[in-house]
Amino acid sequence: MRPAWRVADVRAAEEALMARLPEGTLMQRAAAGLARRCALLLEQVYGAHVTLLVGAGNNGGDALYAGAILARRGAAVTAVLLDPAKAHEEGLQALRQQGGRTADNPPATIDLLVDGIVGIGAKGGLRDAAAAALHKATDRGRRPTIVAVDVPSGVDVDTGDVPGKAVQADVTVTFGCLKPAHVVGPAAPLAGEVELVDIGLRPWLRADPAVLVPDRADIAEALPKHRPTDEKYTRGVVGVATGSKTYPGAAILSTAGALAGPTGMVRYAGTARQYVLQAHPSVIATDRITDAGRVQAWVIGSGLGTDAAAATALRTVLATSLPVVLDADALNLLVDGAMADLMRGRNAPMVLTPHDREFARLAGEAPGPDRVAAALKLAAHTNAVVLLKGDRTIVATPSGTAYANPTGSPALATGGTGDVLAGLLGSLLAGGLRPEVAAVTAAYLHGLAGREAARHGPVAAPDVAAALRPVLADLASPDAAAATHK
Ligand SMILES: NC(=O)C1=CN([C@@H]2O[C@H](COP(=O)(O)OP(=O)(O)OC[C@H]3O[C@@H](n4cnc5c(N)ncnc54)[C@H](OP(=O)(O)O)[C@@H]3O)[C@@H](O)[C@H]2O)[C@@H](O)CC1
Ligand SMILES: [K+]
Repeated sequence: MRPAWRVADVRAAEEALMARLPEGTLMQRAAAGLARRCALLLEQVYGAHVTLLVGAGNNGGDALYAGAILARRGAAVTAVLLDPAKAHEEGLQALRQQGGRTADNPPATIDLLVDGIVGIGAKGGLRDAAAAALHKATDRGRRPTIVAVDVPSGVDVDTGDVPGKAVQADVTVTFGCLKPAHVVGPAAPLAGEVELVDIGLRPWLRADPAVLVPDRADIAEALPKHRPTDEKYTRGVVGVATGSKTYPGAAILSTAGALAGPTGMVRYAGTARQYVLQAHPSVIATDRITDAGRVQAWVIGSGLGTDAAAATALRTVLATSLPVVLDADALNLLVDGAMADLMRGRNAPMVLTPHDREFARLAGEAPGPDRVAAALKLAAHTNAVVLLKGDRTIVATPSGTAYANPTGSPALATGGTGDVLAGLLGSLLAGGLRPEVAAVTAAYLHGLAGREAARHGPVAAPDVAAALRPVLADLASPDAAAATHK
């Protein structure tokens, strides 16, 4: 898992570390890492045209020192000072000593643009002067490669919100640790590829990060391993109570998601029984949950409707002592609080899988700009794991741990993909995974399947279900557990 820390924690760690080092050491380490990455992006440093957008703080200082290193290697470096009176003095001196110059406006030729406008000291979106300089530097025939220093300027570092104008970077070079803006919310895609430069901060950071990001090896390790002695029951059985005569598609899709998971058997219970059997002959299907037979986890919700029969089905599932995935209409049925007692009385795990509108109905307010905090609050309130869907899906536990999924794909923004996710998640729960591990794993695999499906053209939900198989097979291969990120 890759951890990310908030600004206050970074500041505290920085203070503790700086007290033991000569002044300026951390900035030198940061600038060296930044210059190294810039040089790699340029291929040839000598003669390259580099422009620095330099703000009022140390973020601009990093850019100036990195600019000095590049200038020493023969690059033509121009610094555009957005607030000349406050620009980092020693950094500016270093740049000038190596032949770098300052200018009021970005020059005509830019190969590489370094965004040193603002870092962890940011408040609000980009200010007008910064936005104007950025526009002049990028709105041209050949857009330069953009490297953000620490974070793309204009993002809210702690929440990943993008409150106004912001930089869209190709690469972000960050220092010491990841911050939430690199991994959650609309800020995450603005960072481009993120490189973490070690400046020695890690031992000084508090033990509990703000958010954790799973990588490929974590997911490969979490997946249940099949043994030669396994048969269909020992691998777990998942029960699916979704869909209806009106919405049979939801039943078919969630069952497809469940079938792609690690369990040996899928039982379906509901009024879309005939449709499910036509689509998936291997499923054992009944009309009612009480007739379904033994399962190790239930998935309930999508396409179920919110009528009396749906409410009865939900009550029946909640009354079991089994792990449950509550999706779509199951979440809508919880809104009026009529099942609050049943929810409170449960000891077995629950995972809620809302999108933003379902979240707003359930929590009484939209997730808002701080999606991690919002998901954690709902998780604590419901005593359930919350999987808040989005480009970077958040998984939050009642005990206060949050995860951000790195594999999101725009391909998943299409009807029915959530049904596939719920089915897969149910299968992972039935396979014995802890609820937050099941949720993190399901979101990760689902994202990869979305990407895999998108390689073959426009994506519909059945394509995502079909793509889960190669994705899982790939992850289950022996070298996957040894692989690092993505
Ligand atoms: N921590 C570490 O371990 C290390 C940190 N390091 C580096 O230091 C950076 C933090 O530096 P920092 O504290 O000086 O703040 P920083 O981000 O430069 O910005 C503050 C200035 O920006 C301005 N400003 C604010 N909002 C704005 C907006 N929306 N749009 C435009 N401008 C805005 C605001 O101006 P003011 O309001 O004062 O006029 C304020 O003066 C960090 O990100 C990393 O790069 C590394 O060198 C080494 C290790
Ligand atoms: K920046």
